Order: sequence, then C-alpha cells, then structure tokens
Amino acid sequence: MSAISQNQNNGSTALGDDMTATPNLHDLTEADAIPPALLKRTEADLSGFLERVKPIIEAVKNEGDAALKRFGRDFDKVTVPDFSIRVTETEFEEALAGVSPEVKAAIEFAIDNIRRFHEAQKPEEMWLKEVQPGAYAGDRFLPIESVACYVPRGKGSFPSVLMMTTIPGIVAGVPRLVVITPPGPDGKVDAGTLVAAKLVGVTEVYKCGGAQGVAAVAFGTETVPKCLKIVGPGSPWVVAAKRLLSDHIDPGVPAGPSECVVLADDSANGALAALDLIIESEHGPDSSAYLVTSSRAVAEAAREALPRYWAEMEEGRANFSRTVLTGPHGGIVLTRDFDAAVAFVNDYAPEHLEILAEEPLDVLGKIKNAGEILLGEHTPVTIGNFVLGPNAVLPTSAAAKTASPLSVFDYMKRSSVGYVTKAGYLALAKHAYNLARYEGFDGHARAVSDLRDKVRNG
Ligand SMILES: NC(=O)c1ccc[n+]([C@@H]2O[C@H](COP(=O)([O-])OP(=O)(O)OC[C@H]3O[C@@H](n4cnc5c(N)ncnc54)[C@H](O)[C@@H]3O)[C@@H](O)[C@H]2O)c1
Ligand SMILES: N[C@H](CO)Cc1c[nH]c[nH+]1
Ligand SMILES: [Zn+2]
Repeated sequence: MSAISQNQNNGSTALGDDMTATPNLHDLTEADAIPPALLKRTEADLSGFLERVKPIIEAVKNEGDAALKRFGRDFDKVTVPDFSIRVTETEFEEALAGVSPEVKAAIEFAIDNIRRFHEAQKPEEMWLKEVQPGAYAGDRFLPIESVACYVPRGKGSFPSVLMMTTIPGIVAGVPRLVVITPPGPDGKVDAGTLVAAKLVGVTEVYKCGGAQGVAAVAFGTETVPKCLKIVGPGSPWVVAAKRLLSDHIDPGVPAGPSECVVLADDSANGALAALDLIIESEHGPDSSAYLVTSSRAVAEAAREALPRYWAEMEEGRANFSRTVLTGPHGGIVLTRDFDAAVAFVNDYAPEHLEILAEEPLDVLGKIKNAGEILLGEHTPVTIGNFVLGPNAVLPTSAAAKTASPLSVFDYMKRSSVGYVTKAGYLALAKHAYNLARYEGFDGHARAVSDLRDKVRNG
C-alpha cells in the first residue's frame, strides 16, 4: 500500500498566508516504503540559483568592491548613498551602546558555553605512537591560515551564527578569522552580530553577503581579504556560490536552509511536539520540518495545536512555518511502529533531531544519521541553536549521512608525522623494498636498498 497524505490545502502559497491551510499528515502506517518525495529538501535543486549566481561571481572577480556595493544596493536594499565595506570601530561602539543588557548577557552566556564545548573538542597539537621498535608515527594539527565566517542576514539576524562560526576558529588558533555578512538597508551590520564579534574578539567584519560575499573571500577585493576557506550557513544563493567557487575556496560543511525532525513516541505530549516542530520551520519557506511518530494520538494533538500556535505568532514567522508544514517539505509523519519512525529519521538524516520519548537515551542508540541529537523535553532545538555549546551549524539536506557538525577540526588541518631511528630503520626498509619492487617503482626501491648506506657514508 502507498502512503496517504492528507491536507485540505489549495496548494500552499509561497507566502504561507492561507490561514485555512492545515498541517500535512502523511500516514505511512500501511505504506511499504517511505515515499521519496518526503525525503527531499529544497536544496536538492539548485539549478536556478547556480545560473543566476554565475554573473554575480564574475562581477565581483572583475570589479571587486564596486560590485559589492552595487549588489548591496540591489539585493540587500541598502538605501544610504555610500557605505564602508569594512565595519568601522565607531560602528562597533554604536552597536555595543545599542544592544540591551539582556541580549548582551545572553551573548556572553552563549559564548562561554560554546567556548567550553569547543575547547574540550580541540585535539592535542601532536601525538606520536611507536608502531615498531624505533619507528614513530602520528598526527600534528595546525590551524588553517585564513578562514571566512559567513553570517546570514535577511530572514533574520544571526549573532548566534557569528558565535558558532568564529569561536571554534578562535579555539583552533586561526591567525586570520574574518566575518562576512550582508548589510541592512542602513548600510550597517546587525548590531547583535557586531556585539558578538566584539565579545569574541573578531575585528574584521565585512558587509557583503550572498553570492557576492562568497566570491569576495574566494578572490579577494581591494578591501576584503582572499581566504583559504569559508564556513557558515546560508540561503541557496550562498550554497550555490560555494559550490561554483569550490576550486578557489574550501567550502566547508554543507549548511543550507535549516531543517529538523521531532521524533516522538507515544509517551510524548503532542502539543509540545508541535511547539518544537515550529522552531526550524519558521526560518523560511525553504526550510523543512517533520514530526515523526508512531502514535496517532500524538500526531492528532500536534496537528490540532499547530494552527492555534500560528494564530498566536508573529505573522511573518507564522507564514514561513505554515508554508513549510503545509507544503512539500514538512508536516506530520505517522508510522506503523516506532522502529519505522526511527528508520524514517535515519533515511532523512536531519540537520537537527529532537527526541521526545520516555527513554530518549535508549532511542539515541538507534539513531545513525543526524547532525545534532537533542534528548528529551527539556532540550528543545532552541536551546541547541543558541546557548548549549555544541555547534548549531550542521550538515543539511541529508549530508549528515557522511558529514559532521562544524567543529574545531574544520579550522585545522592535519599532517601525518613519521620518525624512524637508525635502530628501527632496517626492519621497515626490508618490507618497503619488497613492496616497491612489486609495484614496479625502481626509484622507490633503490632509496631503501643497500645503496642507501653507501650514499650516506659517501
Ligand atoms: N544550517 C545552519 O546552521 C543555519 C543557521 C542559520 C540559518 N540557516 C539558513 O540560512 C539561510 C539564511 O538565509 P537569509 O536569506 O536569511 O540570509 P543569507 O545571508 O544567507 O542570504 C541573503 C543574501 O542572499 C542574497 N540574495 C537574496 N536575494 C537575491 C537575489 N534575488 N539574487 C541574488 N542574490 C540574492 C543577497 O546577497 C542577500 O544578502 C536560511 O535558509 C536559514 O534557514 C542555516
Ligand atoms: N537553526 C539554525 C541552524 O540550523 C540556527 C539558528 C540561529 N538562529 C536561529 N536558529
Ligand atoms: Zn533555528
């Protein structure tokens, strides 16, 4: 039997402003397999963006700062006659004066936890193991010389992303860590983002976002430095530009539109599951969000609660959430049993996974693919997004099957280190010689033959 998807929507609007739209209910209780459409994200088809991003990249490559200012006016709706591309010290000070004490305290609290988490994650600078008597092998970690941190702005402002992208770089010891972010209509960077930059100690912040920002750090402009790597999430414009520029700059963890799955067993409170399902669905119409449960009672309680919550929410965010949960990338999935719910999660490989279950730790053991796994009803995605400490920049679009959250390791590279003593040499050389001969490498073999001692001794 195939899945039954219920909604009474007359095709959800991109604006999500059809107040009568009801959340999707995908009933898989009789289905033989998960319908592939349920596993898709908006990121799956970037073709439209890739084409439109190409001329933006070319313009930045050829015109540098002038193109950044033009695109700031075109795409970010900057209305002031001119603006500096680099944030000035005065702008930092204005931001510090303009942000409320509560927000500043929240930023400080978050910084503390995010720093502690990433310090714990940092590897030793070097380790060596004696693999054979007199033969040592290990790893050495060094920071990448320059990394650009992308902080989005448009459908929200993101001081939290500034903290998540810069703190692991600071802990890793990156010598040149810069931030790029779109300017607002006033030609300035979001104040909370600047306060977060100041408090973490990042001084280079540049006002360029979208594809033009990625191109700026890939090629360098008169003002923006060329960087070796870019990290941080963004809209499909950013994702498309990273993909096209991957020969020029390391594009890092693939992090596109936010997404989550709330996995609930029959002990869960459906209305609470609905509250948490809304979290990531309110990012934008391109997000994805599912409540996955084997309990019809939980599914129905959640489906009943969602329209009530939307009616209570700020209109723009409610519209985004409604668009997602009544559209092709979201809703409630009802499965035959809890194992089938877990199987859905593992196939879907969500960016964020929240587990609402009687024994969330038992469920953890069954999860194979998820960027972040948050356990129990006191760990909603909001806590992970902002203050808990683990990085909230996570692989999207099922990349969690192979990729990992942004971490200190993304700001470092590893070299293998080997050291063989005179006493250890012969035992290794004998086998290396035989393998070199087998593979047909004469030069390799000669370098570990008797010739070596003769050459060494002159
Ligand atoms: N995965 C994560 O960790 C994470 C965290 C936060 C946000 N996000 C996601 O990041 C995204 C943020 O998107 P956003 O829009 O708020 O900010 P953004 O900064 O990523 O994108 C805005 C930029 O897109 C460009 N743009 C917009 N319209 C354009 C057009 N018509 N032509 C060319 N360029 C255009 C502009 O340059 C603009 O500055 C969302 O999808 C959100 O879900 C992900
Ligand atoms: N959910 C985002 C990561 O997918 C992080 C975030 C920041 N602000 C709000 N949410
Ligand atoms: Zn979020």
